[in-house]
Amino acid sequence: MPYRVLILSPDAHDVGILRQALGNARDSPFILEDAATLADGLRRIQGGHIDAILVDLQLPDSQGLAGFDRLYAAARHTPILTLCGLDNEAHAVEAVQRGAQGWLPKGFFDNYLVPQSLRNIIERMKVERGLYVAQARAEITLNSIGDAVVSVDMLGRVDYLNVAAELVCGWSREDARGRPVAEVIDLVDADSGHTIISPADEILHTDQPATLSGNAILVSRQGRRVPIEDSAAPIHDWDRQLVGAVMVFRDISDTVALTAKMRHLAQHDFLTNLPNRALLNDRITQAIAISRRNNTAPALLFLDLDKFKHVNDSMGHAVGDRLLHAVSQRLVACVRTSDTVSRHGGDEFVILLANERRARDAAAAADKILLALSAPFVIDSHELHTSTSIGISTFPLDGTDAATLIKNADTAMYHAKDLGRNNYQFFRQDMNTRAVERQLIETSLRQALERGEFTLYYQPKIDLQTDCITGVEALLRWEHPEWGLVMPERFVSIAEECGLIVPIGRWVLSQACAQLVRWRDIGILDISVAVNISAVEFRHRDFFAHALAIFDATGVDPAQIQLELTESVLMHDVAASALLLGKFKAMGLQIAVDDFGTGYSSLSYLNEFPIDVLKIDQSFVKAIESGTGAGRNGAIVSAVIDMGKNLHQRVIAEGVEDVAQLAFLKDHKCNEGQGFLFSHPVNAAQMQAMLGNGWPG
Ligand SMILES: Nc1nc2c(ncn2[C@@H]2O[C@@H]3COP(=O)(O)O[C@H]4[C@@H](O)[C@H](n5cnc6c(=O)[nH]c(N)nc65)O[C@@H]4COP(=O)(O)O[C@H]3[C@H]2O)c(=O)[nH]1
Repeated sequence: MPYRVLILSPDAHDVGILRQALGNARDSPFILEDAATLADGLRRIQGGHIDAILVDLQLPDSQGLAGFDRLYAAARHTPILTLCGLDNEAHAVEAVQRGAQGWLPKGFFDNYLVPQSLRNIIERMKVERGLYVAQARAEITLNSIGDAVVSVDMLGRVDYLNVAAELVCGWSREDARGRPVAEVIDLVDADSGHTIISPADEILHTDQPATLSGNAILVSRQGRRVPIEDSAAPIHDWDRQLVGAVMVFRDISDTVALTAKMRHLAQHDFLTNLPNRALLNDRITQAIAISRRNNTAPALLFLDLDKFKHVNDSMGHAVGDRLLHAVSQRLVACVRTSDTVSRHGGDEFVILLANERRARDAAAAADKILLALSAPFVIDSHELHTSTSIGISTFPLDGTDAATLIKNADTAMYHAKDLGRNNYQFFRQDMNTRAVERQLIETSLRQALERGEFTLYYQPKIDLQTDCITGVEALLRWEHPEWGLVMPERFVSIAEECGLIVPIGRWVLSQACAQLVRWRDIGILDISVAVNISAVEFRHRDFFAHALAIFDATGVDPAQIQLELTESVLMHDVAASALLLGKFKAMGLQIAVDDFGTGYSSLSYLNEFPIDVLKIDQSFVKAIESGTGAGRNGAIVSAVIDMGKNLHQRVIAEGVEDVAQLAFLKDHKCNEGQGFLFSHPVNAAQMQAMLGNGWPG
């Protein structure tokens, strides 16, 4: 590409000589244009591309440097040479200071040197411009990337920082330039706190790329600690000589925080933020490992909240969750920071007492926990009472590994539950026998239905005004060929856990209906049979359909059937319960709320159900003080009786055992009573005799 040169001179002679010098050579690389005035020259410059300007500063419309300045402003990136006579060389020198590339002395326009130097000047200017653009592009790129970039010279002094590096290091480029890199990039090991040699410094010795170990912290000029990740590489010149190093690094605080969060989540329970099973196992293994050296005997406390399911069912999972959270906080407050309180899922917690020396210490901790949980919890303005059953195992007596210690503490916890809850038990080998028995019951239950081992007993309910039998409650018994008569307390919960309660419950309902029909057929009319329905049965999707089929098959009058459900069963899903009860009510069935007063039901909810009967729980009836009938529980019984009256529900007192209780109930106009005072549960034949003869009164 030829170079386009503008000669700006009023002197036709000079122009001619220049044209001769630049344009005469064969294959001249120049295309020459000329103008005699500054105005002309400027127009020409605006008109199109010019590669160089030769200007005489003595123009008709502009003399001296003022003209040069205007020209320079119009063609800032075009090389300008002034043409000067011997008398105004000072102007030429001044013009160079203001941006001219040089000058050509008039009268010495050499045919060889002028084109040569003009060409050099144009080319150099092009290279400089290219360099400038490359540098600007690099600068923009480096400042727009998120990574920090720092480069150092051969002496390890900082010579460049991009914007990201300025932010991370807290140094401005001006302040950092020329300082040792170790000062600007102050690196320490996250664990030991020891200084780490900067990879940039390292490279100056090794001439090899380098990276930091994964644990580096950069301490900024202001003392902020930033975890970083880096890579660094040597910089070579065109001779492949090392001239410095560049270090690229990034703030990985977010990644580090995320990793820590993930690790925490993997080892902690989301609800309570307590360590989970995995972390507990690690801690137990650790405690065992150091126990010999420290002469300690780690102990495990396995806790299960008593009747938590009841809270969950009646108040909803949100309240249950908050109760668990509150319990976890109390547990943590009961033990030392070196101990571990973990949640095992559901309402189970396992506590590792890592530094115990004697069994006594574990017992003291268990006592403390029982006491701490005995105070009520206030959640969403509900006052909730809970307690816990605790099983304790100790190392090495009850196990030498985490799994055995946990299993045995769990077994001891079941024993504590069997002993009436709200207590603790140390593990004993014979407890395993109980666990085996539980398993045995489950296995035998599976065959009990086919083998016809179940039977129903009946307990009468007495009208307290007329002393007549109003109905009976059907109570399940298991006549085991080897164990004899097994009471429901021993097997109903196991049947619920393994789902067997559904077919067993169906059997109970069909037997009770069939019995009613048999009694009807021999003239025993006007009595109802109450049947216990467990939560699992009630929530089974086919419960209603199966009940209908049984009523149809037996020909019973549904109005003679009373379904007994506990408060918690109803409260589990109020809308669904109300719908289902409505369907039963429409068929004429009666609905009774069993164990009334022990749940946490809100009375307004209870109102939503079509309830016919409230059965006051035995515990309240038992606590009626003999003779007087005063006292807190007497007050509860009379309150329930009043409530039943207001809501037009019949009230039955369960567990009536003595005459004082009966007198109190009669005084308070309780509708019905049921209990050993009247009759223990008896088999069908005995019940029939009782019904046939009428209640003695
Ligand atoms: N101390 C004392 N106890 C009295 C007195 N009067 C009655 N009882 C006992 O109290 C329980 C009353 O039944 P529940 O509260 O429904 O409590 C029942 C019920 O929740 C459950 N159950 C019984 N049969 C069935 C059944 O067919 N299906 C289901 N799902 N559960 C059943 O097992 C529980 C216990 O049944 P049982 O052992 O038969 O115990 C019966 C009865 O024998 C008294 O004056 N003093």
